[in-house]
Amino acid sequence: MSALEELITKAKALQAEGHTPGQVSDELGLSMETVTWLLTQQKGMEAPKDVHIDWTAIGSHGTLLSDMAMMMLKRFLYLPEAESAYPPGEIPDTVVGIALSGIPLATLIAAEEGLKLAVYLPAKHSRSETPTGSLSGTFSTISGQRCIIIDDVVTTGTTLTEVVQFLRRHGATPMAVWSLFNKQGVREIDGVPVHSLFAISRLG
Ligand SMILES: O=P(O)(O)OC[C@H]1O[C@H](OP(=O)(O)OP(=O)(O)O)[C@H](O)[C@@H]1O
Repeated sequence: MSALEELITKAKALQAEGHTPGQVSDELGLSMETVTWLLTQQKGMEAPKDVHIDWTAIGSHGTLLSDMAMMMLKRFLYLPEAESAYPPGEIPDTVVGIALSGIPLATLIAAEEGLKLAVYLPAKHSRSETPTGSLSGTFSTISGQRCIIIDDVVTTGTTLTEVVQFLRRHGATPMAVWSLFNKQGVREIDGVPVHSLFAISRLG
């Protein structure tokens, strides 16, 4: 089965389980346009220009995941001075992992650097009638903290914008965003620099 066929099967299985196209879109990290195409494949409807990133091979193995987290850390530590996200001596206090996939990466980085760990639950994960983002009470608080935000993928940047605004509203200073993949090529979110291991660009 090709990767595309697997994706179609996954999308249809999620729909059969009762997920809405929006939930399928979130689950697979694809646009609504792409999900509609996967689910219907209407004749004459051109395949959308979207990219699906499957990093299961790394995410499903503790050692590989740890290696990847260390690459994120080094990517940041090796930044040229001019690009550095914070002035010399201003060390972050807290690593904020975005649920779900950002959490293990953030945990590994916080452990390596001896920093605190906070976990942010995006609004789209909220089950309340008026979905809002929140911080897990099990992990660190963020007020007064200098924070590094960790996620796996930047797709539209919506989640990161939400986290940056949440941190500021709650008295924290977002210093930088680190992500594995950047599908938007964004360099900053609301004035916060974004550093990614892989930037994905469409040529044409
Ligand atoms: O830039 P955006 O358009 O906001 O999309 C990116 C977000 O979507 C995914 O989260 P999701 O909750 O779908 O999956 P996860 O539970 O695997 O983290 C991903 O992990 C990012 O947090």
